[in-house]
Amino acid sequence: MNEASFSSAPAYPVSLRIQGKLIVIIGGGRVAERKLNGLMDGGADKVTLISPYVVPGIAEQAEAGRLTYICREFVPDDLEGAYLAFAASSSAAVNLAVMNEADKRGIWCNRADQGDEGNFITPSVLRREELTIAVSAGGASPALASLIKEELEARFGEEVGAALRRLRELRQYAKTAIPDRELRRSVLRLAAEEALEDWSKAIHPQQWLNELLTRTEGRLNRDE
Ligand SMILES: C[C@@]1(CC(=O)O)C2=NC(=C\c3[nH]c(c(CCC(=O)O)c3CC(=O)O)Cc3[nH]c(c(CC(=O)O)c3CCC(=O)O)/C=C3\N/C(=C\2)[C@@H](CCC(=O)O)[C@]3(C)CC(=O)O)/[C@H]1CCC(=O)O
Ligand SMILES: NC(=O)c1ccc[n+]([C@@H]2O[C@H](COP(=O)([O-])OP(=O)(O)OC[C@H]3O[C@@H](n4cnc5c(N)ncnc54)[C@H](O)[C@@H]3O)[C@@H](O)[C@H]2O)c1
Repeated sequence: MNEASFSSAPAYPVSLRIQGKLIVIIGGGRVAERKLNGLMDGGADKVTLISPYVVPGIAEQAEAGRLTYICREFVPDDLEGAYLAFAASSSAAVNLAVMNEADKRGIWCNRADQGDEGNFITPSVLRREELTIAVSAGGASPALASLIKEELEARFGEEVGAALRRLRELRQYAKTAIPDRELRRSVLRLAAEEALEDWSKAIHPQQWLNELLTRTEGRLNRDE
């Protein structure tokens, strides 16, 4: 066997905006529930799920009005108007039919039983407000992707969210306060370095910016 070869084709990661878009999930088991929760975390607010049976977690969300649940088997017209499709049933034949129908209609489809056959795969995701870390092992080991995500959970705790909000504020402020692009780049880079070292560093933006400017100019002078 050739050790250097990959068994799956290379893939390109993106962060999709899915608010207001129709997402159709076929299947209602544990896997469909995990995809549904990931979609909700990603802003989905228009999900339709088709399956003759659903696990209690999905039933509860349907009862709460968070998705449209249709209790029956998949039919091709279920994909009408869909932005994304998820083939997550326990039947390979049904998942293949969903995939083929999606292809015909130009809809991106995830295939839970045979990831390589789908248009996209879903990584393991860690969220801290605006920070999103997505871990993909290309389908070689979903369990490893999940374990790596768990390791990152400890490294990037809840405090990252607030620090990132302050970094955003600082950056907004720096855009007008520091017209020089190179200096601004150095200051923002230093701010990110400091935040990464100590999240509580991200204090009041104006005061922090002044401190950063002093340090950056010192640094630039030393570099000359
Ligand atoms: C990350 C995560 C996100 C999510 O589901 O949203 C995800 N799988 C997760 C868990 C998980 N899945 C499986 C196990 C059992 C252990 C094991 O097999 O390792 C566990 C672990 C567990 O259950 O704890 C079994 C499994 N998974 C796939 C197949 C079929 C196949 O191999 O093609 C089979 C065999 C089914 C069978 O045996 O019949 C396929 C895929 N699973 C993917 C994603 C995509 C690749 C991800 C990537 O590498 O980028 C891909 C290709 C397609 C897709 O689903 O998009 C989520 C962790 C969430 C988290 O913890 O954060
Ligand atoms: N991608 C992943 O992360 C991952 C992980 C584990 C398993 N899997 C694969 O995903 C499949 C689903 O796993 P699960 O644990 O959710 O299975 P499950 O048996 O709990 O659920 C299967 C669901 O498919 C539905 N279904 C069956 N026929 C259907 C049809 N004709 N139309 C619509 N829905 C139909 C059932 O009602 C049920 O809700 C497994 O067969 C396995 O191959 C994928």
